[in-house]
Amino acid sequence: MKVFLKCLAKVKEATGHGAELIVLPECFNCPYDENYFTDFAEAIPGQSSNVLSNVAKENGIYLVGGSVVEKLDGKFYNTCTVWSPDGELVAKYQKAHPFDINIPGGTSFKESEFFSPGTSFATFDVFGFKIGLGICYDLRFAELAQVYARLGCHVIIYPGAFNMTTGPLHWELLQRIRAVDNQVYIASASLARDTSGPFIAWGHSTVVDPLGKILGTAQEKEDIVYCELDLKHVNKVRKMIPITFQRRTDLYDVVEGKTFISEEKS
Ligand SMILES: NC(=O)CC(=O)C(=O)O
Repeated sequence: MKVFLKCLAKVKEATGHGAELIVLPECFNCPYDENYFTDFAEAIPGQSSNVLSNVAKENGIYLVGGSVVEKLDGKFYNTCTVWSPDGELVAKYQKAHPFDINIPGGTSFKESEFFSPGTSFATFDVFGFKIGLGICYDLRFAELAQVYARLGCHVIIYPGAFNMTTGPLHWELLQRIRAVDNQVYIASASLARDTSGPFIAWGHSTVVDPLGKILGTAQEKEDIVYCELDLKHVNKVRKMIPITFQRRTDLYDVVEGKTFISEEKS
């Protein structure tokens, strides 16, 4: 509840500065550790959903509610919900790729021992933008972002919590690659670093534009990153560097199990 109240105070603060869409981090209301997931698991709608819905309504904002541990039909999911200024649920996304890594001497985690993977994409429309959702480790999968771009997204939002081994190497790099490859804005919100907690997050919530330029970034501490997104800028970048329209699907088309590469004629 303490964490919840802190987040809600930050939402109020951001709203006071004119924010119209606010993103919370992955597992914002539960320690990111397998020993806590069962106790914090809940249904959607449920306790956290009710609070998120009310907060979105009270502040008159779109709220991307980071992620919560969802219990559904006896399974657990790492789930992001999005709430409208009317307090309505406008999108729900279950993390598709469980965070399973084992770096000797570094970070090891096996989300798949607890969470089931989600099986669908989730988008929502707001202020003329189409927005796609991923969660943290999903950022590593180029195809997920490509699918969102093909679906017409201008922005992909990733609530996250990279770790102290991979964070410094990959967190910013992956966001810039996904932005440039897909000519979309990428926005991530990370847990702040708490060195006394069971999972030490890298932090550094970030927003990147479709050219790969970093528009705003936090450090490791609690903070709010403010950015203004411009739909015209997305279209301008796609015109200036027309890769979105130049894909050679006659030459290559990457579909699982059916990767096609045209043969060179001699
Ligand atoms: N925490 C995650 O889901 C991902 C992460 O830390 C990584 O990919 O590295």
